[in-house]
Amino acid sequence: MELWWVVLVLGVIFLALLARSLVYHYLIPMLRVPAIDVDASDVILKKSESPEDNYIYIPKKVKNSERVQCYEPATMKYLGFFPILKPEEVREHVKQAREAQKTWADSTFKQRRLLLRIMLKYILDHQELICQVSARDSGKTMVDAALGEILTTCEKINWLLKEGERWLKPEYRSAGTVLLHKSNRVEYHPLGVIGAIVPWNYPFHNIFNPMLAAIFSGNAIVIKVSEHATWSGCFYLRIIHSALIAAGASPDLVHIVTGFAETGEALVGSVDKVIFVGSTGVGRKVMEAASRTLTPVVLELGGKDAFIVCDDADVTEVVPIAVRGALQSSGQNCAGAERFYVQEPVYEKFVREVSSIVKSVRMGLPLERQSDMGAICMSEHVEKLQSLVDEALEDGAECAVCGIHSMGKNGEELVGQFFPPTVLINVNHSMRIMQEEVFGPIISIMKFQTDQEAVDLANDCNFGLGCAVFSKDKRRANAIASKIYCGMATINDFATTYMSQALPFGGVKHSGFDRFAGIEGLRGCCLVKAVTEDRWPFIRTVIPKLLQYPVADNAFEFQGALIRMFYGLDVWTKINGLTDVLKALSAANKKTPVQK
Ligand SMILES: NC(=O)c1ccc[n+]([C@@H]2O[C@H](COP(=O)([O-])OP(=O)(O)OC[C@H]3O[C@@H](n4cnc5c(N)ncnc54)[C@H](O)[C@@H]3O)[C@@H](O)[C@H]2O)c1
Repeated sequence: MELWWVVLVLGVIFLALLARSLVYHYLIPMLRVPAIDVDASDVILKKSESPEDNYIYIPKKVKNSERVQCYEPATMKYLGFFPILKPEEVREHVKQAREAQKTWADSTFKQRRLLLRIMLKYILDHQELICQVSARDSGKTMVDAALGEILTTCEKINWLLKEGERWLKPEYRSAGTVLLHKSNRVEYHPLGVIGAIVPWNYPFHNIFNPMLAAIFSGNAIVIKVSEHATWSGCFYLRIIHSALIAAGASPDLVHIVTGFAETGEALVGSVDKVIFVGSTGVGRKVMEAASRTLTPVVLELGGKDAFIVCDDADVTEVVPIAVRGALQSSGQNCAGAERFYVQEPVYEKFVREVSSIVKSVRMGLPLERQSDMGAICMSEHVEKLQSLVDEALEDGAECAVCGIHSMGKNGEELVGQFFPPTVLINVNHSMRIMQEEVFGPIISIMKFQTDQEAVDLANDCNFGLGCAVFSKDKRRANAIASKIYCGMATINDFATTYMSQALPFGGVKHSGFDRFAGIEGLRGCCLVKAVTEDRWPFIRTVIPKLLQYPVADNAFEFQGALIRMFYGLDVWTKINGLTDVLKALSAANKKTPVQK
């Protein structure tokens, strides 16, 4: 047969297998997925509403309030009031979740996948609604929401559908030297009820992210949403509940609790594990509270990622990534690019090109398609951003781009909490702006000379979440990244480790510890149990007579010989050990007293 014939036949077989796999694994399951109906009548923006109809809400100091007050940071429009749950109410939610989890623990992976597909289908069909709700509550633009809420969540669901079961199945491990007759495995059982305390910056993804991992691994979850994203969180819970019911599961598997610090603290003491995502200061308090009940805790805290551009990098290609990394969601990202270190030969070009893009950024209302950047979620944060910039300028920094507070793209005054995208140069590490988490649309750029200097600057920071290194020489970029003390590194890209949902997410130093995404995060929701059993039916552990009680006089010598036999570094030591084992056994046999 001619070679091309063989290639053709193999090609057809390959395509047929691929088509079969696609039909069985994707098409049929997707077709069978029921659609859910979620009441969104009260969150949809009415077409007839004009800005003049909007009730302009000026938030008071909400901490002393009786209720959680929600408003749109971009328009200050009132969104709703939600209860501040008391500790006993939080415990009641946990109790209900615990009850529902008892049945869910025995659910099959098929049922769990069905649940995920129902959610995925809803998300795909309602992207605009989900983004609108997030944009109104947090101030981010629709595109920022599509990237940070939808894309990341779909990727997580997809990864769990494809690989989730594989990583939760028992994993077999080697038996070691002495216990060759044993079969060893690690089992991953659900922990029970996971408690997640989450921030406001991605109202949809911050709920779905821990919820998906917890539920897929057989747990229930109680989520304390941020007081700044309660309105959206309570709507997203409706999606989850409808999906749970459609998948034949109890809606009690997922609860949302609303309130402030006291509500969050009550959750810490009543669940089996806490996933805390938030600021370093609050993370400390959560760890303190968790220590009282010895509740395990994952801390995913703030960041101040270094973005390093070497002299051989293609600056024109890097700049759009740099600006997106800094301005996505108005810079309110834990893994946001905050410290830019650019090598001297390309520094001027980098500053020029970054400034040119930043000047073109249109700050405006989140729901308007022409807005590139939205609002700042927390009112007091706008003041903090301004003070960081003012202080840096006083200390010698220069403004390459500085906008005016709350000024829209056409020069109109914006009512809401806006901060203009800013580029600062001549900054240094004595300035607060290069040390504290900024969490805003500020690009601070510093020059460096050598690779070692870039590493030293990147490491001269209390945070250690992620970093990015750009160089045409991959080996050089990897060498720099490997010396930076942080949890995640991207080479010639920014923060894309998060888009690979198989990878763990988390940091070191003041960025926290442990991991909440990827295989590590999924298994982190589990009780990790080591199990060992006999490998073959007729071979089992027998305690040699001379080690049985009362032990023989030469029991210690026997034990020593046994250890030499197993672990001797050369063959003679092993043979010597074996000989001594046999001698000890025969001596013990001779001495065995006759039992009466
Ligand atoms: N590393 C990550 O994965 C990640 C992701 C997103 C945001 N963040 C960080 O989150 C911060 C911004 O979010 P934020 O302002 O909502 O953070 P925050 O720490 O103020 O609040 C986070 C959550 O903790 C709750 N809380 C407050 N006090 C508490 C207490 N004493 N006990 C228990 N819970 C309490 C809040 O109500 C909220 O739900 C930034 O520092 C950002 O870097 C980290």
